[in-house]
Formats: sequence, C-alpha cells, structure tokens
Amino acid sequence: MTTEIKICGLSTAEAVDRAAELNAGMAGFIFFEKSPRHVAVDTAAKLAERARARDLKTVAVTVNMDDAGLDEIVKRMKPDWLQLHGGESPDRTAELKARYGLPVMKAFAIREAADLDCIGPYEGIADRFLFDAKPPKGSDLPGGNGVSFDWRLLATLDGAASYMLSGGLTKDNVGEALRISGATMVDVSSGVESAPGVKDFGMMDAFVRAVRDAGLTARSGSQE
Ligand SMILES: O=C(O)c1ccccc1NCC(=O)[C@H](O)[C@H](O)COP(=O)(O)O
Repeated sequence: MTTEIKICGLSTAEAVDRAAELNAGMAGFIFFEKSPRHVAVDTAAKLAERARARDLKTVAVTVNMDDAGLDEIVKRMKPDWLQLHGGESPDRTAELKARYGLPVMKAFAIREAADLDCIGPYEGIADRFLFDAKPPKGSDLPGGNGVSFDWRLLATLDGAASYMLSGGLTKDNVGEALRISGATMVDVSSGVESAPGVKDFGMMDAFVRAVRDAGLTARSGSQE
C-alpha cells in the first residue's frame, strides 16, 4: 500500500506541479492570515484548479472560520477536503460536513495520551483525523510549527481510526515516525521549506523519497 502524502501550505504553481510530479496525493492550502503560508481565495482557486488537473486532491485548511468565509472558499476553490484546524466542536464539524457535502479532516493537537481521548465525539462525523503537535508557547499558529510529538502514542489506537500523522516531519525522521506510529498517511509543511512559507523542491523530493523508502523497507521486512 502506498503511503498517502499531503504537502501542506502550497502557494505557487511550481510547488503544486512538483507535488503532482512526486505523486504526493494531496495538496493543502492555508487560509489563516497570520501564517506565512496564507493564500488569498483567488490564488487558492487557481492553484487548486491546477492541482486537480494533475490528479492531486485539494485540501482547504481553515481555523474556526465562519460560514461566510467558508462559503466563499468552497464556492471558488472547490476543495476536495475541508481541514478544520481549530477548536471546531463535533456539532460544528457535523454542520459543516452537511452544509458543504465534503469530507472533513479534523485536526487535533497531541502532547500526551489523554489528548487522544478528544477524538471520541468526532468518530462517525469526521472522515479523517490529523494528529499534529501542540503549538509551542508563544506561537501564533495552530499548525505549521515544525514540532513533533511522541509517535508512540498513536500505536495505542485500535486501527479503526483513519488519520494523517503530522507535526515536525522531515526526510530524516519520517521513516521512523511511520514505523513507530503505524501511520499510513503523513502530512508535511515546514519540513519541506527553506524558509517559512517557501517550499524547497529538493526537500520535497527527499521527503517523498524517504516516505516511499520507508514503505519498501516495511514490505520487505514483513516478508522475512
Ligand atoms: O501551516 C500553517 O501555517 C498552518 C496555519 C494555521 C493552521 C494550520 C496550519 N497548518 C496545517 C497543517 O496541516 C500543517 O501541515 C501541519 O500543521 C504540520 O506542519 P509542520 O509541522 O510544519 O510540518
């Protein structure tokens, strides 16, 4: 099975093209003004069209956004997925899923085992979870902080949860992260950037190669 990869925080046509050439699978666009990765809806609409034409699934990443903002994004960008990266409640998540008829990925900030208890009320509502690290003290961003958490916590999940592993992943640690957590989907943003918001194609290539190599190692290991 190929590990699904979401490259998040894309903001240029060239980066979208590279993600597609690498068969990343998913492209994330950030709608959060304080983020160095923030894109205007017009830009996201153009980039998403380009991504779709290249077989990438598009993800609109939002944080506690109101209906008016979401209506505009959904109408113009036409994302394949909505990622809710704030404190959206289970009711709000269900409401948005029904309002837009889109699959929803709900993000959770994880530091300790108890943080995983939060997913219970979202089961059967969110189509996928995204487990990220808690932002460091003083950060203005709920995501994209380049911080990882203890991947061993995810090994306690029963296997029924569909989730992406996120937070501080790089080419150097993603193989170990996959092995320890048992994740089958990963998400990366700052780990493929040369500066905040600037995607580096060499780093994107190396990250995807590391994920694919980890899959090959796991498969050859299981045949022994
Ligand atoms: O990336 C951002 O700037 C961002 C801002 C506000 C909300 C969410 C954001 N990112 C969401 C993601 O899905 C990131 O890929 C995820 O947090 C991992 O980021 P990183 O640790 O930099 O790989």
